[in-house]
Amino acid sequence: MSRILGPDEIEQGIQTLASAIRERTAGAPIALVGIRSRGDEVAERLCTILAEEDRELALGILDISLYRDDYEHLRENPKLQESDIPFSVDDAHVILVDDVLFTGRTIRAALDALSDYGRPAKVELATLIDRGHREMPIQPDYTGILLETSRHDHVHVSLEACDGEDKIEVVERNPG
Ligand SMILES: O=P(O)(O)OC[C@H]1O[C@H](OP(=O)(O)OP(=O)(O)O)[C@H](O)[C@@H]1O
Ligand SMILES: O=c1cc[nH]c(=O)[nH]1
Repeated sequence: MSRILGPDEIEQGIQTLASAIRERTAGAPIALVGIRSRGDEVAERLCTILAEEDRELALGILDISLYRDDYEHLRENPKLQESDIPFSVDDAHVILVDDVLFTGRTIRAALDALSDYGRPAKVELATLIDRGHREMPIQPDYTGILLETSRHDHVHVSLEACDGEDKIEVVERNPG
């Protein structure tokens, strides 16, 4: 069994994130840092929307593979890509951006990876989807879509730029 959300819901989710970021940051300089993979695409789409107003906006990409706490995953997915942070992180207001927030382990790793680049003044978290079931004391500051899921489900996100379509599929799985 699976539930599907389409392009309209994804666009609405990204617009919700952009509005909340616009409202809460009130035109102050911000740096969006998208987490590979697909967090970078969400960050890029947010950047396009937020760039419509006259503000200082930076965009970066973080690969957290080397900072994960599950080394098996790295063996199964050996694709290591570079991070690209083309601005000074020192004293910046960084908003980490990801497509899905689940256990929070990716964000824990992202905070570690980011600290290699400097000492930001503030780090916030924006996620397109919060599907719950945290295993770390990590919560988003900005959420696009709140998805009710069971712990065993898998949320599969496709985005136009990398997958050719905007789609969210919640694949329901039985425990065990
Ligand atoms: O909160 P968590 O439990 O860490 O889960 C969320 C992360 O899981 C997915 O990445 P995944 O590890 O599947 O790799 P991918 O981004 O390359 O698909 C997703 O893109 C998030 O980054
Ligand atoms: O359901 C999940 C869990 C982790 N990461 C995803 O992208 N989906």
